[in-house]
Amino acid sequence: MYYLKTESSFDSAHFLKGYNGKCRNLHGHRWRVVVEIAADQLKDEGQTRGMLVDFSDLKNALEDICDDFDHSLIYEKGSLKGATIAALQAEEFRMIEVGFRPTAEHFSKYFYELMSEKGFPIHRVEVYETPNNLAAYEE
Ligand SMILES: Nc1nc2c(c(=O)[nH]1)N=C([C@H](O)[C@H](O)COP(=O)(O)OP(=O)(O)OP(=O)(O)O)CN2
Ligand SMILES: [Zn+2]
Repeated sequence: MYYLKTESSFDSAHFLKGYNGKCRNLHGHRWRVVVEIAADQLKDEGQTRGMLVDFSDLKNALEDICDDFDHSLIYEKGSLKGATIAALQAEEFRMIEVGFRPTAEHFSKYFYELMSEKGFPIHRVEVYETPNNLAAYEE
């Protein structure tokens, strides 16, 4: 089996609705996303001959996803009052609503699915919320 890894990161704010601790407050992280792909065959022709996937293609695809989140406020659907959302939008803050509680675990599965949809043979995705804390998703 061959394995390739790449990583990217984004800086965003979030909070955990219903969390009994400091993470219930709005705060930020540099989210680090590490993607690993796997396959037992390499490309056998063209400019990617001898490669599993061109590193550039893998890196660019992950960066596109991370760039979408960069410098945004990520919030779970239903976790903010409509008036709060409206006020933040009126300030033209970048807001991204997600359909899951924005934990490292949920993000690892979310990125796994997005990268798989882009056609990469994803093996594992790790999401670091801090340098010491990561969640991973594999199938
Ligand atoms: N299993 C998970 N636990 C927690 C998650 C998560 O995504 N998955 N997320 C949080 C919060 O987002 C929080 O920001 C994490 O903060 P904390 O654990 O306190 O990490 P720090 O390294 O910043 O801790 P310090 O004590 O401030 O050094 C909570 N748990
Ligand atoms: Zn957090």
